[in-house]
Amino acid sequence: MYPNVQLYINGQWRDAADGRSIAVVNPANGETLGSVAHADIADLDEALAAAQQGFDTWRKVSAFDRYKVMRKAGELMRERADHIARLMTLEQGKPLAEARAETLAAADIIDWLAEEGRRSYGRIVPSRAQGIEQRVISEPVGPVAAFTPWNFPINQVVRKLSSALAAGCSIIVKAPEETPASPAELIRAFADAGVPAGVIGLVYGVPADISGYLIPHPVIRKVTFTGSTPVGKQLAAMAGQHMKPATMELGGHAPAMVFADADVEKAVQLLVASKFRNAGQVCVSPTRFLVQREVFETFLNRFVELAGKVKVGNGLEEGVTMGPLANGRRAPALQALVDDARAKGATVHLGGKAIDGPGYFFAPTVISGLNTGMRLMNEEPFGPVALIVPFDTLDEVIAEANRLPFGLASYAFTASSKTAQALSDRVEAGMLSINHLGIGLPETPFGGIKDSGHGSEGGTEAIQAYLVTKLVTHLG
Ligand SMILES: NC(=O)C1=CN([C@@H]2O[C@H](COP(=O)(O)OP(=O)(O)OC[C@H]3O[C@@H](n4cnc5c(N)ncnc54)[C@H](OP(=O)(O)O)[C@@H]3O)[C@@H](O)[C@H]2O)C=CC1
Ligand SMILES: O=C(O)CCCCC(=O)O
Repeated sequence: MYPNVQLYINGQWRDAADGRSIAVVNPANGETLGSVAHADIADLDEALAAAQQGFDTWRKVSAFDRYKVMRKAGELMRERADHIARLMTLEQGKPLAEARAETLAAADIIDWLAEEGRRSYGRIVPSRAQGIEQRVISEPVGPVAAFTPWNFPINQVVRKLSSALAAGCSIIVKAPEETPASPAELIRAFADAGVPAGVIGLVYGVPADISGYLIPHPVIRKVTFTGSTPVGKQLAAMAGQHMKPATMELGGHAPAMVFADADVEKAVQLLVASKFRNAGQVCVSPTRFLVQREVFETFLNRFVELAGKVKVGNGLEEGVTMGPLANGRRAPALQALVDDARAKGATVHLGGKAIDGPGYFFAPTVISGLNTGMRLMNEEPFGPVALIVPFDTLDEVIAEANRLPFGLASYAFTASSKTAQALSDRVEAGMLSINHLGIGLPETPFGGIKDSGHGSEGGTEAIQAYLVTKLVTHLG
């Protein structure tokens, strides 16, 4: 059932001009599933010309008509969710329930941004003299180049795509070669819903070649990227060199602070589920579990117990709660991080190694006895690895939460409103969720600060990133 995934350029699904393709592998067994078309410069040139034309068309479509087309795309995603989720699990590995949830969440994101597009108002500024009208207008920035990763093949595209379309922009998406079929189905939903030719382009190929060609190109007026901090810095620098605005959604190393006055059982249940979702390959995954010393042993023992119950296997199988890693790069990278910690004195309570057999499986891993000299405490593991660290005071835990250059998600569990207030004042992060896991809704901002990037992919801020401001001052 897995397709040979094609490019989508100027309203046509087609192979690459030179016929090249890349194999797509099932991470649960290492077998080849199919292929994805590999775009070259000729394909990119066609996509760019179409994006310029698409922009000229789409910006003239009223916000109300754009909304209607987008809502239809959302409905198609809901209707096709079972099929799309299966493709996602095959190519990415996550359990079917997670793939389905991601597909349905995409429909909600499309709906919300479609509606928000109808509310991107300008304003009138009172003038200093009679007869002058000062209008502030929001206009679409222009054709967008979007680069998205393999961990959430649809979610990472839909936030960018929906914001751009709602604002009136056209967009070329460079989706992940490792997980190409499910994002292609997202694009198909928009195409089938009636988005005109050229407004959306979809390409795959060599990421550095495509970003190196699209970002400097004069047609492209805005860049958006989700991925690692090192690559994000390169692309942001390139965008800056060409004076193009950029949204960067980069890595994290989220602290999850559990205070002694919290409901520890609730905290541990939520945090275990969150840690092992998508095998930890989530930029907002809780990673440093900072636990107040009075409840440290209780938290650690229960965490190990619940993590031991995570059922690892092929995401298509009933009852599996954690699939393989999405590609062959992560397991050796994780192993090196765990081995470094072990060699420096950390205790591995659970897992700590890849699981034998075909596929890219890594065991749910829980580690304590850590210190800040260990790589794991500084580098984003991006895998199913939980680091459990004790603390004594509020000042100490805030210092640890803020120690790293990352500032994406953060979590806290406490019954004290004074503690909650101190955290909301002092934690350096783009998002802080207290006593529940509340990050990632369409209507709330989603993004980081410091080395985790800039800009937001949720809430009204998401559309603002695709608009430019024009002042028209008119003496009538
Ligand atoms: N914030 C997030 O959600 C994500 C963060 N990461 C972080 O990156 C680490 C390594 O991931 P990995 O995929 O191995 O490595 P990379 O850092 O090389 O790639 C990360 C993503 O960026 C894309 N990419 C890489 N180079 C370029 C480029 N020059 N121009 C445009 N896009 C580019 C990749 O595309 P492609 O997939 O097409 O190869 C991939 O999707 C992870 O461990 C994690 O820390 C990774 C993915 C998502
Ligand atoms: O970029 C990421 O890794 C996080 C995407 C979050 C999606 C979600 O929480 O559903």
